[in-house]
Amino acid sequence: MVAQIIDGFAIAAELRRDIAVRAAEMKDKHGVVPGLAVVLVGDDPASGVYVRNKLKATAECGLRSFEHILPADTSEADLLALVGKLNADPAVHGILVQLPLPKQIDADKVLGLIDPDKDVDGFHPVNAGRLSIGLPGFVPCTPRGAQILIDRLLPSLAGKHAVVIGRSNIVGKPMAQLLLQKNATVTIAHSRTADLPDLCRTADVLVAAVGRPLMVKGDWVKPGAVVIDVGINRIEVDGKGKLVGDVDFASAAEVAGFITPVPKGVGPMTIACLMLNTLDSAARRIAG
Ligand SMILES: Nc1nc2c(c(=O)[nH]1)N[C@@H](CN(C=O)c1ccc(C(=O)N[C@@H](CCC(=O)O)C(=O)O)cc1)CN2
Ligand SMILES: [Mg+2]
Repeated sequence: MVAQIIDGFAIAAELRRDIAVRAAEMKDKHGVVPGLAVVLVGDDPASGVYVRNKLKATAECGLRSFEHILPADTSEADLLALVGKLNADPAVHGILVQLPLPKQIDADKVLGLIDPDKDVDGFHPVNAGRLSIGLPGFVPCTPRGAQILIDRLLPSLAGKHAVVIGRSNIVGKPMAQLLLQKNATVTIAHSRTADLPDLCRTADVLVAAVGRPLMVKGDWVKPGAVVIDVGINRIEVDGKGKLVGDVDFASAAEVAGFITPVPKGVGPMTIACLMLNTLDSAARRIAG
């Protein structure tokens, strides 16, 4: 292997420690403890794990959490009413509704009702708009975390080509906006892009966020590139479940300069950035 592994697990732990220090200072100076409302509807096992990890991180950072675990048959009207209450609660600085939501609930409707100034997931159209025109707002946690990892290696991306594979509203599009803000020349690729391997080979920074296990092979990677793998896919290998990314780590690590693993790459940064967004939300409210 030639690539250096980007240890997202350790960097996320360092970020959470820094948030804990800043939260303690905020409490001392302003008497404010940032509050995060965590809403889970239903019993999806992976969502349950993510929510538990979010609650654990909240406590570890010295933030307050408000837990709302609702049954799978919760109506859209009841969830909207809860979001309305959380919007009005001054102790709540951030609202997180865990996705996916059960079928009977229109996720866009729910996310669209969250007060944009409490939208610590950064999914509200107002925050998407703020990001695209360079105004302060909340950036979705996964791309924010990926950008922190990239920043540590390449503080400026001027003259660099960044390729983002995937055009989701939650990862691909905001990731591209962040890379553009750092002056990269950005290409967003997707399932209908022609000659994807050729395009990827021109990338100094390659972000894979497409949800296709092991799609990006070593011969798609420019020698020395920074490879960021956002994929989290469960596959079966020799009859056993395995978690893999969108990048074929073994072959890509032979070529890349730096690469994130899965697990322990971008994933842990997602939760640390949720804490960061919640702290930022409280700081913005204090600043008025
Ligand atoms: N409201 C939201 N819903 C969802 C989000 C989100 O950001 N906001 N993202 C994902 C799930 N997610 C957080 O909610 C998340 C996914 C994965 C990880 C993570 O740390 N993964 C580990 C591996 C964990 C495992 O074994 O399954 C890793 O990559 O090391 C954190 C958060 C969808 N829903
Ligand atoms: Mg995410």
